[in-house]
Amino acid sequence: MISGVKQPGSMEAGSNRVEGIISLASYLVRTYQRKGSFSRFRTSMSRGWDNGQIDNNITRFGLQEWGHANFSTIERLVPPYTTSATHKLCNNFNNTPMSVVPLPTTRLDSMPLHASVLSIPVLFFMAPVPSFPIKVGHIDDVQELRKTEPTQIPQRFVRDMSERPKLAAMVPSPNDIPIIDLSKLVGSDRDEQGRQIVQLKTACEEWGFFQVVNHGIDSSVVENIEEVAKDFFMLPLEEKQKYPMAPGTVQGYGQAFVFSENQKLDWCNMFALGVEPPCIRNPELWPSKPAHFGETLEVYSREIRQLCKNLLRYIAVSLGLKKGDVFEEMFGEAVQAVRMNYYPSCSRPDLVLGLSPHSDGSAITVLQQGKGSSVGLQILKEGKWVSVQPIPNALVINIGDTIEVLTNGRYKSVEHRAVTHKEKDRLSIVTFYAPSYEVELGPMAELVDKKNPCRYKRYNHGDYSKHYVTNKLQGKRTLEFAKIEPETSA
Ligand SMILES: O=C(O)CCC(=O)C(=O)O
Ligand SMILES: [Fe+2]
Repeated sequence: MISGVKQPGSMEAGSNRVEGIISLASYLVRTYQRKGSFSRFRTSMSRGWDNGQIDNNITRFGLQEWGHANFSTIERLVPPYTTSATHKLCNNFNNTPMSVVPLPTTRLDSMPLHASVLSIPVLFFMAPVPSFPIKVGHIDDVQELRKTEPTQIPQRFVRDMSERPKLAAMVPSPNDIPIIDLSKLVGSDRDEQGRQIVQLKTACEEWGFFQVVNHGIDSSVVENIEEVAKDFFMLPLEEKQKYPMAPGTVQGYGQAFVFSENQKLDWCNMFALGVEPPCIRNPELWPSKPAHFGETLEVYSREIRQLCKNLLRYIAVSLGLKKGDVFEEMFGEAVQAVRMNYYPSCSRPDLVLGLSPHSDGSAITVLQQGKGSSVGLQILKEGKWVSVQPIPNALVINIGDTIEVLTNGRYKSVEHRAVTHKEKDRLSIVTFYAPSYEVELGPMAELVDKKNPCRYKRYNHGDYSKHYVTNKLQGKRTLEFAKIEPETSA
């Protein structure tokens, strides 16, 4: 027991857990205030959206700290919520990375209260339910809608003329996006390595997208994730709806980035999960069916994480940066999230979009196109939409907004979208790899000089992530947040 610090209220069975949680919070505030870390805590709180968010932060803070001691227990415990106040609070928590668990007083005594493990999880990929009311209207499940074979596409899916895809552009163009052979980058032939680095540099500068082949990830890993993803999407709707993506949040099953009743919808069903670090996970959204989904995603994510680390190292080399691990060091405990996109076939692919145009908020993104899927990914190059032809066993990599900022715009995130196909369904499995939400970012000093003046401000990556997930997908507009002189006409 820490002397001079008032201990939280009793958390014994039958007591009001909200009170317990709140007194836990004040206990933590006082404790960390005493330890001189309060300013960081307060910074995190001020980023909150409202008091509910602050409560979330406080409680997650408590859970996070406790979680260091016994994370698995936290995952398993599900509290019986009784009072209406508790219920209200828990509605917020249901969309946070962890279940709320009662923290018995005795546990508090054994919590590791070391300033060194202080990290305040402001988890915006897992954005909790926003405080402002979001009315999204009825959102059709696209697979179910397709089953009804509608003679007309519902208006909410029909795009304005300017946004409609031109089907001719779906034929892959001869100057398709670059291909990087990773085995040559990691190989011992220095000349070949040098050539691949140059190709990587060109790919990043001119395309912002490339495909990697011979990436070293076992084909069974790639096949298995595809199988469980497909199996998940093939489950009955009621089963998938056990893992709902609440309006304004980005984890679970449904449609992300919908903020109003008149917003056009994507012809897509999504299933998204936070993967790393563990504190961004919401275990309630990890499905029990299909069997092995969780293990398969863990194995896949480990491999993809390593691939991201390797790629970032080569990207650093291609930029002429002295330290290959500069990004890894800068990113801290990197955030990794996965989104599975299922695009059912559509009788009028000329009217709808599978996924609205956007750039990714990540540092880099790894996109796996399902075997036998139709062509669907398109990137905006010199004002034209260019289709990305799926290559068997290749992974598509793209530069995200974070790398654009860090490189002061040398490597740009590129606007992309997905289109649908008249007869074929399409699956994509997308991993977003990004810095810790705690990290402050801005253009790297090495990439700023007289010829290349600083174009982006410094900001907290958690704030950027919050901005990203609380706005609809709208091309590259989200990145205006980071620009020193926002292009208001964009
Ligand atoms: O499905 C695709 O090809 C695009 C997916 C994508 O861009 C995303 O999920 O961010
Ligand atoms: Fe994307």
